[in-house]
Amino acid sequence: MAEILIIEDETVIREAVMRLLQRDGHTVHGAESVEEAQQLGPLSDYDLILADHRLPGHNGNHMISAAASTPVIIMTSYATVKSAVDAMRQGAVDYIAKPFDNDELLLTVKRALREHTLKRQNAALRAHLDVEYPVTGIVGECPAMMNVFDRIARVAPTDTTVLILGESGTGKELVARAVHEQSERADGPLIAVNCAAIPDSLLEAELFGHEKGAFTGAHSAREGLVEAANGGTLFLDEVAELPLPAQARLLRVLQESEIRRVGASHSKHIDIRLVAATHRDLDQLVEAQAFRNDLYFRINVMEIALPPLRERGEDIAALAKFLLEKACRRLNRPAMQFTPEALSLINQYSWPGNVRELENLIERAVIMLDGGEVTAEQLALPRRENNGQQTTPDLSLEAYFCKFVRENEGGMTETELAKQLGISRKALWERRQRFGLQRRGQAG
Ligand SMILES: Nc1ncnc2c1ncn2[C@@H]1O[C@H](COP(=O)(O)OP(=O)(O)OP(=O)(O)O)[C@@H](O)[C@H]1O
Repeated sequence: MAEILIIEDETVIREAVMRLLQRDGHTVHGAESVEEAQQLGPLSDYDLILADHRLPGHNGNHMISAAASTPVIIMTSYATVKSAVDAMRQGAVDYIAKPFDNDELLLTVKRALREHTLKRQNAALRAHLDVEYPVTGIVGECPAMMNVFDRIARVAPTDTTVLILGESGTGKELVARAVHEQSERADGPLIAVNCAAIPDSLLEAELFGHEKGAFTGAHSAREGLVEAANGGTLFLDEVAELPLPAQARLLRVLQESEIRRVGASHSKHIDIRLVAATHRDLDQLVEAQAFRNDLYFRINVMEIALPPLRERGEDIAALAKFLLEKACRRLNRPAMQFTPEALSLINQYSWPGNVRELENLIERAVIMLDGGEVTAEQLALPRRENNGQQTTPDLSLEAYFCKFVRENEGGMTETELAKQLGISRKALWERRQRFGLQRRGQAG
């Protein structure tokens, strides 16, 4: 049972309480004053301290701060209940008014001990989670992810520009958030912009803002997204999609810490940290003169490369379980688990849409089920034959993607297509560009 300290200067009461708690199975120590209690040994050795409010020398409230994480219950006479309430404000876990009956005292002690145990368990659990996943919300233990965590921890507290590389759906936005949250700018804004999602004609005005009358339809001046990130972090996702004029403007912002809205004659000082991401090979784009060399050197100061999901080994199963639990919680479903066969299939599949594809697939399964087990059939993933090859599709990923899009685009919107493929709408758009696969039919 528990180790309890009683501080009470009235011997009759102290001994009665000690006997009562001993009979309840606890190990009990007694002291007449705060000073004597402190001489007995470290206060952290006790699970609970009961201190009389009125004591010779320091009063019982003194124990609240001295005891640090050990809970303290204040004992007080009816006449001083108000001061006991004050004690609770200072951090006492409870108070008990004298004269108390035995049951009441035992109940109060029991409740305080139970809450203390729960608190300790929670702290231990949190510490355990922190150890397992050094960056909150990002699951991963494979060497490549450990390297990612290490880089986040090193670069986040500096003001260095970060370039995050990785296929679509690998968690680039999560990493950008982690960099922001672990930086000194954490209290400032994090503005995330998907450069591929804004039409070229609007991009400059959206990013850099505009003055009234800067172009047709600019009826009033407007702040841009870059300015909105002042004092915080600007996350430019798919930075390779920035048209050249916008690249030139961005370079000026980075070089001079100044921003000039479209149509403005003066600049304004701005303080942002840039985190950029792309799945493209920027070296190649620079060579093809589609990306400015000088901007590339500005943003490629510290690189964080996210591995594709298929290369993360045991993380795949850990992520699947994590995402299943998350989906059940979010969709308010009872807890579910994968059958061993389903897990083995998850491990073997190539995950072209990476973590996002896995997340979507799991969400679909959770919506369709009412608890219990998620089987291989419910996941509907292509299986491998004994030689390790996937039976369907018997195609390269690119060919599979093109075939799927061509066969289904007539009857689906872009959002539906992307969902079926387990990739984002943006990723679908980007792959259409890459594979020269412009949309043919319109969905009904
Ligand atoms: N390691 C991870 N642990 C937990 N969740 C993850 C992890 N990686 C990705 N996710 C989840 O997967 C989804 C996709 O991640 P995110 O949007 O960060 O990817 P992305 O690389 O930015 O994709 P895109 O390039 O298509 O924008 C998100 O819901 C994210 O929370």
